[in-house]
Amino acid sequence: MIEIDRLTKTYGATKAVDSVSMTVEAGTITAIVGTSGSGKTTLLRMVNRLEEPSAGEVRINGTSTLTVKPHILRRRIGYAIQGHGLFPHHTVARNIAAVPELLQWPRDRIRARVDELLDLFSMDPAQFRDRYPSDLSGGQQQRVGVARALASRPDLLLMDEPFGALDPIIRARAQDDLRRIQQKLGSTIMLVTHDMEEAMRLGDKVAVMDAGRLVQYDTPARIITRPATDFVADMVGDVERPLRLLSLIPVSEIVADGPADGAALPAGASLRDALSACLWTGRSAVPVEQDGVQIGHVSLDAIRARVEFHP
Ligand SMILES: Nc1ncnc2c1ncn2[C@@H]1O[C@H](COP(=O)(O)OP(=O)(O)OP(=O)(O)O)[C@@H](O)[C@H]1O
Repeated sequence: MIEIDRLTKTYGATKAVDSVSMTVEAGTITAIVGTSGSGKTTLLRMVNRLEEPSAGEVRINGTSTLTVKPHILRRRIGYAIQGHGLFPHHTVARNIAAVPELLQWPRDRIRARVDELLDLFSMDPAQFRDRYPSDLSGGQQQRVGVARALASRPDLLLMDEPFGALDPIIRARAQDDLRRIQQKLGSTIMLVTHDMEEAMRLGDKVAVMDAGRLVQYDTPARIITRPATDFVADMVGDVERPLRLLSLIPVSEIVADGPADGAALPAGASLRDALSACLWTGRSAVPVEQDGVQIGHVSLDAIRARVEFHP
């Protein structure tokens, strides 16, 4: 568990971060979102003491980070940034192995870990292990950057706009990969983004920053349905709000008994997918299946009712 306790950073007269408190549960992703200059990066960099707090503290599993030497702390906390920051003259394997090598892991264990991570990121180790960063696509470099940050199984992974440089399609894929890998490894991640859509997609919790202050810290569904301030409401965007909400809810949540015509949606599909299917086929309901068996249907009326009922 990461406890951020009244964390503050002042630069002269500017309060870049103003008494921010929040608790991040282990094994979750927290997305920190806000406009440019709202203090996101400064908040993140105080967690691994790349910036020293002016006041307040961070506790990781109960221990104040102020009691740990910064270089030791940074070995325990992974850090991935936009543009990945790979060492250009090191192979992919050496890049990923950077922290395990510092920690003097045995050679076999390092090699096994590098291959495991490459596999996890869908990059064949035999093909990629000995390449240099310049021989990789932008998306592949970004994956190696995240793999490097995860290599020593850190207590916490900090990510600052990790997907900022990627085009939209590769970016969506990278987001899905991160979610899948985070769930598999049970990692705890704090991620900075200026993109609310990305925050909603990735965050178990979303922290909205405005002018150095944390204005709301909540689940994506509650941020959408109960924005704490006008600023949060603007960030979410009124027009798209119902659609964003629908994309967070699986059809399994409102599936009703009985058949419906047409191609079935999997139970894990979102209500946004179900709405698209209804509109596309001109039907008022779509069947839902799980493991190849139809388990019921979702109707347009049920979707509408679910949007009107705010969680
Ligand atoms: N080293 C510094 N010296 C002086 N002011 C700084 C310094 N670093 C950041 N600031 C100021 O602190 C505020 C918050 O900056 P920060 O980089 O944390 O914002 P951000 O939300 O991450 O913005 P962006 O999305 O543009 O990266 C800004 O007003 C910035 O100008």
